[in-house]
Amino acid sequence: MANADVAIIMGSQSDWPTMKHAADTLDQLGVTYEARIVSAHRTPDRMYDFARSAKSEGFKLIIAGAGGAAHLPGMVAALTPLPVFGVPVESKALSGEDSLLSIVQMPAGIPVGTLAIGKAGATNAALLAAAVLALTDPGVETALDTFRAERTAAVAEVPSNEAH
Ligand SMILES: Nc1c(C(=O)O)ncn1[C@@H]1O[C@H](COP(=O)(O)O)[C@@H](O)[C@H]1O
Repeated sequence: MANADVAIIMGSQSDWPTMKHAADTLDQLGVTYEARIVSAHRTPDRMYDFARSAKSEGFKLIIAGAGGAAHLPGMVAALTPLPVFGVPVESKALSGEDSLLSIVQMPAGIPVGTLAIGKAGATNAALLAAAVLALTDPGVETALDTFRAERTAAVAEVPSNEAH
């Protein structure tokens, strides 16, 4: 049984610098998560076992990051009823456009909520996951409200001499 609401999975250890932004954001919001390396290509049996048991383990949402031929989010979505948010990790050869296109164009019936490439996508995947959890968890709702208010307050105003 998982002691976490969110599973953060990724195709490789090399995805962690990106996916860490999802983990850090969930930390800030007090949302519990577990991070695991799972690859549709390199560890297909582990991917199958993870996806099939994710719901019964107690996870409520999955954030899946992968780069290049990023089949992991879609394959996991095909095997679990849980919501899956896909994060395209920036690839060296094609700057993550390959990752994005591998994740975003799912056939109707098997959705993956696809985020932006890289850090922004990982951060927003965590915020979306928290927003879903906040529907039934007042603690997360409050944390999310505070997070958003702090972000708003942190936006610097345009200096008056540069305003047009
Ligand atoms: N796209 C996938 C999958 C998958 O989709 O199952 N498994 C690994 N990978 C990706 O391969 C890239 C390079 O991995 P390495 O750095 O380990 O060579 C990573 O971005 C990973 O997500």
